[in-house]
Amino acid sequence: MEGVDHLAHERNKSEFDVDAMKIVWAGSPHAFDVSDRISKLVASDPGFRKDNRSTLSRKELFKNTLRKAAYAWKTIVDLRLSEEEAAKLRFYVDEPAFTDLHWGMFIPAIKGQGTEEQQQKWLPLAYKMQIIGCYAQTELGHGSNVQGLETTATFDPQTDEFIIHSPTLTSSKWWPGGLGKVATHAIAYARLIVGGREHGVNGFIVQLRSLEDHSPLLGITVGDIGMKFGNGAYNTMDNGVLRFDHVRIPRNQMLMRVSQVTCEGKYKQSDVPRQLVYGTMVYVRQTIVADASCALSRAVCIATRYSAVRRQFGSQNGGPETQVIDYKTQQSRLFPLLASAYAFRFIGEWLKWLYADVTQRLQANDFSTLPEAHACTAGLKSLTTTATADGIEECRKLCGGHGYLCSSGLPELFAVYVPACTYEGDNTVLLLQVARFLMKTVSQLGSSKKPVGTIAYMTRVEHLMQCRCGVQRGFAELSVDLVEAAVAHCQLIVVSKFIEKLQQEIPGKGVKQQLEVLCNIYALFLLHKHQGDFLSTGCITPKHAALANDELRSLYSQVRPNAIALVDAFNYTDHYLGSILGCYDGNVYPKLYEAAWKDPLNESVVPDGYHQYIRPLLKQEIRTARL
Ligand SMILES: CCCCCCCCCCCC(=O)SCCNC(=O)CCNC(=O)[C@H](O)C(C)(C)COP(=O)(O)OP(=O)(O)OC[C@H]1O[C@@H](n2cnc3c(N)ncnc32)[C@H](O)[C@@H]1OP(=O)(O)O
Ligand SMILES: Cc1cc2nc3c(=O)[nH]c(=O)nc-3n(C[C@H](O)[C@H](O)[C@H](O)COP(=O)(O)OP(=O)(O)OC[C@H]3O[C@@H](n4cnc5c(N)ncnc54)[C@H](O)[C@@H]3O)c2cc1C
Repeated sequence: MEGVDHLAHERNKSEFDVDAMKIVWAGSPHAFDVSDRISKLVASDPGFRKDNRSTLSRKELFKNTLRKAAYAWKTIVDLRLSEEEAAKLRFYVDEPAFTDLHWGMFIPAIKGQGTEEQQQKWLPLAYKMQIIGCYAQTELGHGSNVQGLETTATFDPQTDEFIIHSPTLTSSKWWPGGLGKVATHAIAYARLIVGGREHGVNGFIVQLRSLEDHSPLLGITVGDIGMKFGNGAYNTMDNGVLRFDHVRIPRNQMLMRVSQVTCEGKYKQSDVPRQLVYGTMVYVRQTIVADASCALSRAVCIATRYSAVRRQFGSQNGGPETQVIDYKTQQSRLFPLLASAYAFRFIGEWLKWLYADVTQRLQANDFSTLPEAHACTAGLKSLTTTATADGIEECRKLCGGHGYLCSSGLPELFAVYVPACTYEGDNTVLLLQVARFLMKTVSQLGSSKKPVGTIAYMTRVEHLMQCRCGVQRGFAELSVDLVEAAVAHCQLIVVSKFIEKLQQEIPGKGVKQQLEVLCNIYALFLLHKHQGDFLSTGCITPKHAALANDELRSLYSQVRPNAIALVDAFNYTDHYLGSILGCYDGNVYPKLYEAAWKDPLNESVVPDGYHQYIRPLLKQEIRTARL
């Protein structure tokens, strides 16, 4: 029945202050207030409706996304929302769109790689959305290997311009979000050529379309690259293809914080590491880690609520069947994901701090923590997105057949989320970067340069010193093992930062205790999953392994009465969850049944095509039956 809370009995079991946990999850009372207020604003506005996406054609879907993006912008302006509130509104609108790249990459690239003067010119236009930008780095032939990009930017001292050109088919820009049909400008990454000499890949601001009639400018060929994985899903985004045919831009449109070209055609490299050109990717990788906790917590919220609603087998003397959340197998699949959602939340908080710290240091030309920041953002982006993509799929399976319905919210969540394992850096390529960082650390063991921060523990692995020889030779050969070591390194960071979080003051009855249980589940689940490595290296004995497994089972029992409250703490509206299985009141079956009849296929009792194809078939069968 509507209005009845079918999960009230579960909520009454909670052993901690859920409202206090909501503050912990949000990060602060202020952050909770903004999230709560904006999520409800979006949920209550029919202009942000999203339950019909899977029934729209690509063109209808895209036009609807443009409408929503414009409506969101109007809401932001009319309500005078702050930058924080506006970002939250775009988050709760929950629709991949060109605005993700405008706000998430185009603006950060100008802030990170533009000079003061360039920032003063371009940022006001971008903040007012008087230009719409995209981040055009990847090409048809190269994505991971940035130094392999082929687009050229040749300086012409006669006219004080750069000539941007796509010399080959594979140099076509390919994938940039927002590029296909909307962006008016791009940060295009190209090989800088001055006086016949190459100076590596740099970023250039290039106008693509007229601000009058949106037509592509002279020398620009641009379009969408076509449908992507899953219906609806990421097809609200116009990932594009772009070719330059000797497009001329003023010299001052090369982003010049890292390298400069003077009007005399002199190339200068600032005394900053050339990798600062990659700074935008580092920034987005740290946001992607926080985003992983959001995506995983959505899936876990759906699967946990539905696991408490769903009953299957186990009826005693005609009594109710067993809630599937009470099965140990369901708990052993679901609760580690619940623990991971919280673990990724806290590692995302820490990474945001690390990124802010390294950015502050860069302003003082202190590059000492840049390598660690690169390794942490790359590794944790890889770890959390892989675990989240796998976790969303596991949550779909935890919901049985109904998890496969679009109305469960899980298929679309999976389809939208999985490219996170690829974009902003293929996850294996990024782990190889971490492995390179770890091997460089090993090669420095014994020297005066002591490992600090997230690699401080490596001083205790003296035996690694013997394997310093031939590091380069071994790297390629041992890359599979090194990638596994990189994952283990990142898992250690996640566990240690979860433990550090628990050493902070955490208000609210029972809140810290619940987080301790989740932290232990996260750590012991990893121990269980990788116990072969722990046993073979002598880190634990078989008795330790058995004790850990026993403790894990006990921890699952401790979480069980609190599971619904722990996912309520995410404070997601039914609108944002977009899931009948995960609805707050647990009134699943009537909603599932009602939703089925809304499918366009049920607009007519007899389907289109019956008379043309089926009736003749049936008639023919009747004739055959008579033979
Ligand atoms: C809200 C959520 C949703 C947000 C919504 C998101 C929507 C989707 C957005 C997707 C947007 C994109 O995909 S944008 C495109 C993303 N593309 C990528 O991420 C490309 C990935 N590839 C790369 O980053 C690069 O090619 C590398 C790092 C793999 C290799 O670069 P390289 O220049 O060849 O460097 P390499 O020789 O390996 O290393 C040389 C030295 O540089 C260091 N180094 C390498 N990179 C860095 C770095 N970034 N910062 C510092 N240092 C670095 C190395 O550690 C090494 O140090 P030492 O050992 O010498 O000391
Ligand atoms: C939805 C989506 C949105 C995107 N948005 C943008 C955008 O806005 N702007 C932009 O510029 N780009 C964007 N991209 C492109 C994205 O950044 C690249 O696809 C990504 O960096 C991976 O590069 P790649 O496609 O070249 O993969 P590849 O490197 O070709 O990967 C293919 C395989 O090769 C392996 N591999 C590659 N190199 C090595 C190596 N050295 N050692 C071992 N294995 C290796 C990889 O692990 C992978 O298994 C987007 C991509 C997607 C899917």
